[in-house]
Amino acid sequence: MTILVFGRTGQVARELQRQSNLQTLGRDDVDLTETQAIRTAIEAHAPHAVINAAAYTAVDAAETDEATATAVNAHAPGVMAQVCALRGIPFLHISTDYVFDGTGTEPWRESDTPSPLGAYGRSKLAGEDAVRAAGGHHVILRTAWVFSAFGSNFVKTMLRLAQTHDNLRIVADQWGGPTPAADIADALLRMCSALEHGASGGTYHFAGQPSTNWADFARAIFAQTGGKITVEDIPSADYPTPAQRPLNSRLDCHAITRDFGISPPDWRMGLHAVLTDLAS
Ligand SMILES: NC(=O)C1=CN([C@@H]2O[C@H](COP(=O)(O)OP(=O)(O)OC[C@H]3O[C@@H](n4cnc5c(N)ncnc54)[C@H](OP(=O)(O)O)[C@@H]3O)[C@@H](O)[C@H]2O)C=CC1
Ligand SMILES: Cc1cn([C@H]2C[C@H](O)[C@@H](COP(=O)(O)OP(=O)(O)O[C@H]3O[C@@H](C)C(=O)[C@@H](O)[C@H]3O)O2)c(=O)[nH]c1=O
Ligand SMILES: [Mg+2]
Repeated sequence: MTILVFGRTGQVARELQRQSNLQTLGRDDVDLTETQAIRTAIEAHAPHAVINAAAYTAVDAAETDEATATAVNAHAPGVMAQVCALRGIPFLHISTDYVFDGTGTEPWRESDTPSPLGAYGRSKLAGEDAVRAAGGHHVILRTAWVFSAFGSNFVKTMLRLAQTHDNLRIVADQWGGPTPAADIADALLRMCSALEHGASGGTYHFAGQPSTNWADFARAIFAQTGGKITVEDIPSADYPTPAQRPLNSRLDCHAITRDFGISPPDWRMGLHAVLTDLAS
């Protein structure tokens, strides 16, 4: 089975390549702001399935560049989904906890109504809508707080800041599930195979457990790396950013276990693996 992946250098794309032999398309092959190039690439590769692991993920930058975020996160996956629907092949796409507004304390279910707080979340929600509207055989996997040894993410930011700081002030009122990119790649490959074998697909949540906040996540990172850095809990109001983040990003992951037998990962084990990777 030939799987074509949009994205080559990103966190999830790198883990997909580590776990499976697939065809990848980097920015040099296809710039996702050019929709005709997307069509041409899928036609040329004639894959059995397509996974979109590329996205505009700069949450703050998206506030002042929503047009590009929307082109990459909404228009591009919409075209991918249309071409896949026409060819009768499965399309797997990744979305985010940031489609929710973060109210309450209950984990969000797939059936809950999204209401993004910022441009990145709006662009990702528009992407979900475009994928569903294409009417093909698809999976939309909503995940959160992705980390890995590759690309940029909170874990690598913390390790970098620890080299120049003794104390970090980190928000402690945003709650969610850090998710190893390796587990997302594994889930996508298993869902891809299930779709090939007739599973019906749809929208699913998949995030690391147990839920935590960014300050505790930072402490867990430094507990494993050693050193004398301290982490101070602060409210989001004390860490102003262009984009507002949801306070409650917890995702209810029961449906993916029920329908695909895929359990949400324990992020503490994934963190250990990533820190080991980075230290080697
Ligand atoms: N990171 C996170 O915390 C979370 C991510 N997600 C979702 O998971 C998916 C994977 O995220 P992640 O692996 O972290 O992403 P990364 O930010 O690590 O990688 C994004 C990839 O998209 C590529 N890309 C961006 N713009 C373009 C473009 N115009 N044309 C071609 N390629 C482009 C980048 O290429 P280049 O390297 O050349 O820039 C890069 O390879 C995305 O859909 C994201 O929205 C969901 C929840 C949390
Ligand atoms: C560096 C730093 C960050 N923070 C806060 C800011 C933010 O609320 C939180 C995490 O910072 P980040 O920049 O990693 O967060 P962010 O880029 O918003 O991460 C998001 O990325 C997109 C792509 C997603 O889809 C989301 O699931 C989520 O992972 O930590 C501090 O409080 N202190 C600090 O020193
Ligand atoms: Mg970021």
